[in-house]
Amino acid sequence: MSDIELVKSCLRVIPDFPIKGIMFQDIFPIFQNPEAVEAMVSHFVNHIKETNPNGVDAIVGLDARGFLFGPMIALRLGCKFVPIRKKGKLPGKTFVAQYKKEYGVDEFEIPADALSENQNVIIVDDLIATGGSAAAAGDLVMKCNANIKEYLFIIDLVDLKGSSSLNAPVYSMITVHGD
Ligand SMILES: O=P(O)(O)OC[C@H]1O[C@H](OP(=O)(O)OP(=O)(O)O)[C@H](O)[C@@H]1O
Ligand SMILES: Nc1ncnc2[nH]cnc12
Repeated sequence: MSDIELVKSCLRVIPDFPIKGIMFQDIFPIFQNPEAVEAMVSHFVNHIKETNPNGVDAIVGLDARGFLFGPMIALRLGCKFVPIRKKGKLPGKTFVAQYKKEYGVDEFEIPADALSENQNVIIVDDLIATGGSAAAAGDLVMKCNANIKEYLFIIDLVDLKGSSSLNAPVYSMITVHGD
């Protein structure tokens, strides 16, 4: 079985969660299977190494599911991990961005001093739906004057066309049709 097939076999779909009409793609079962975690992390690490032969400076992960594997990727690459958190959770000076997602409105924050000017950054999250969360994360990275090299997701809900709203290349391990 390929890395992608192994990861895909772990996904669970729950209808009508967290609200009616949403087909919720649950990535947590991946973490019950260490081989699948290894396959996913090495797949992303190999991809980043191939597309960024000069290395990257930071993996930026989105609260909360981007925190599950973003630090693993950063550790393997020997670069820093920077969190983007839901508003009100980060101490110190932050930059703030508001956004709409598939089921609501939210605000993200990044520590204002976590990235330096012109650092090369990869933004990671479990899933892209409308792209609202990822676009807000991109705005925050740009407020830090860093460069977005790529967005990485485990799952792309392609019919929602979120990737087309982003201002850098997008790579997803798994594409899912429908919402
Ligand atoms: O492309 P979008 O329409 O913006 O949706 C995708 C976002 O929605 C989910 O996070 P959620 O805000 O539900 O938070 P969680 O990770 O804390 O569960 C998911 O982990 C992405 O971050
Ligand atoms: N369908 C979905 N499944 C899991 N997380 C999501 N975030 C936004 N839409 C989602």
